[in-house]
Amino acid sequence: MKKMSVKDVDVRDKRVLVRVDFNVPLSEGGQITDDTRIRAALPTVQYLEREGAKVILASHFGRPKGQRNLKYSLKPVAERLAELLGHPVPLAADCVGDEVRDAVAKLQPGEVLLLENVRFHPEEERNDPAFARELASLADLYVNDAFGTAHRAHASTEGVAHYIPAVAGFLMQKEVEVMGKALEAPEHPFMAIIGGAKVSDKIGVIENLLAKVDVLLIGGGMANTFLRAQGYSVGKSLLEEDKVPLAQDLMAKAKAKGVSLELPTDVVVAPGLGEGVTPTPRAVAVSDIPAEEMALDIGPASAERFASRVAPARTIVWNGPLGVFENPAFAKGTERMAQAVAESPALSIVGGGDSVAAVRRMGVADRITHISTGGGASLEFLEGKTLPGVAALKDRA
Ligand SMILES: Nc1ncnc2c1ncn2[C@@H]1O[C@H](COP(=O)(O)OP(=O)(O)O)[C@@H](O)[C@H]1O
Ligand SMILES: O=C(OP(=O)(O)O)[C@H](O)COP(=O)(O)O
Ligand SMILES: [Mg+2]
Repeated sequence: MKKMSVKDVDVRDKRVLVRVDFNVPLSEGGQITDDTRIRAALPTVQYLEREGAKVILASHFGRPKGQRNLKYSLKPVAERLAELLGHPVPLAADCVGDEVRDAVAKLQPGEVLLLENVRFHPEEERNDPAFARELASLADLYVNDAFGTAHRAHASTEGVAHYIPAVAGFLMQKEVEVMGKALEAPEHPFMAIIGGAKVSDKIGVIENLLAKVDVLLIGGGMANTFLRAQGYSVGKSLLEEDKVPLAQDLMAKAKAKGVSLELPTDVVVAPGLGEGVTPTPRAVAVSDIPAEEMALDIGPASAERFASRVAPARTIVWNGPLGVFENPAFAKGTERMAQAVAESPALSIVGGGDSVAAVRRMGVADRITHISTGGGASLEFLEGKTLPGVAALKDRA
C-alpha cells in the first residue's frame, strides 16, 4: 500500500483518534447479530494499547440523520468490544464537546475510550471543516481503520485527515492490499452479485462495473427498481422510483457491452415482514406481484438459475443479500447463493456488514476467499476508484 500505516509512526503516549467502522447489524431486540467489524478492528486497537497510545475510537452507527437518537447509540458495541478486549471500554456521551475533551485528558497510555456515534451531528456527513477540526483537536494522530466507510468523504473519514497526521490502520491496509491484488487482473468469467437495500447508493456503481464483469446478477431490494424498469409492477416493494430511468439505461448498456445482466423471474412476496401475515409468504412470477405486497426474496426458480451461473465463474464479488435473510421466510435465495459461492473454486469476495452476517449465519464464511468488511466500499473499490478515506492518508515517502 502506498499509504503510511500505524507501524510507520511513533504512537507512544500520543492521543490517537482511530476511525473504525463499528456499524454492525443488530437484531430487533438490539442484540449484535454479527461482530465481524468489531473483531476486524482488534489488531489495530490492541497494537495501540500495547504500544502505550491513548486510544480514542470513533464510529458511525446506522443512519440517525444528524440527530441525537439513542436507538443508534454505540452502547451495545462498547459492551461487545469490552468483552473482546477483556477490559471495560467507557463510552463517551458524545464525540465532541467539553465532556469528551475532559475524558480524553484523563486517558492514560494504553487506555481506550469509545466516542458516541459521529452521525448524531449533521456536520459529520456534510464533512464540515469546523467539525472535522474539532474532532482532530482531540488527538495528535489520526488512524483510519474504517474500510467499510472509506467510500464516504465525511468529517471523521476524510475531513479530519487535513488537520493532523493521518495513517492507515491494519484492517484498512489489509483490505486495500487483498482486494487490490484480487481485482488487479481478475480471472474471467468475472461475476458480480448485487442485492441489499442501499439501492440509490449502489446503483451508481453498476455503470463502471459493466466494464469489468461478464455476468451481473441483481437480486434483493436492488432488483425491484430494475423489474420496474422492465415494466413490472412491484407493489409495495422497496423501490427507488427516480432511479428507474437509470436502471433502464444500465440494462441497455449491459446489452451493448455483452454483459449478461440477470434479474429474478420469480420472487417471494408477503404483505409484511411480521410473523403470521396473511396471505403467507409465497413465490410468484415477477409479473404477478400483488399491489399490496412486497417482494422480499428472489424465488426458487431464480435462486436455482443464479446458482447455476456460479459454476463457470472464476472471480466472484458479492455485495448485498438477495432477500430479507434476517427472516427465515425470506432467506432461501441468499442461502442458495451462499452455498453455490462456497462450493465454487473461483476467487470469491463477499463484502458488506449484512452480507457477511448472512454468509456467517449460513456457515460458509470459511469457504469464501476474502470476507470484506466493506459493502458499498468494496463495490467502489472494484470500480477502480480511490476511496476518499484512503486518498486522505499520508503517502509513504
Ligand atoms: N427485497 C428486499 N426488500 C427489502 N430489503 C431487502 C431486500 N433484500 C435484501 N434486503 C435487505 O438489505 C439489507 C442489506 O443491504 P445492504 O446494507 O445494502 O447490504 P450490505 O450490508 O451487505 O452491504 C438487509 O438488511 C436485507 O434485509
Ligand atoms: O454498513 C456499511 O455499508 P454496507 O451496508 O454497504 O456494508 C458502512 O458502515 C457504511 O454505512 P453507510 O452506507 O450508512 O454510509
Ligand atoms: Mg448494510
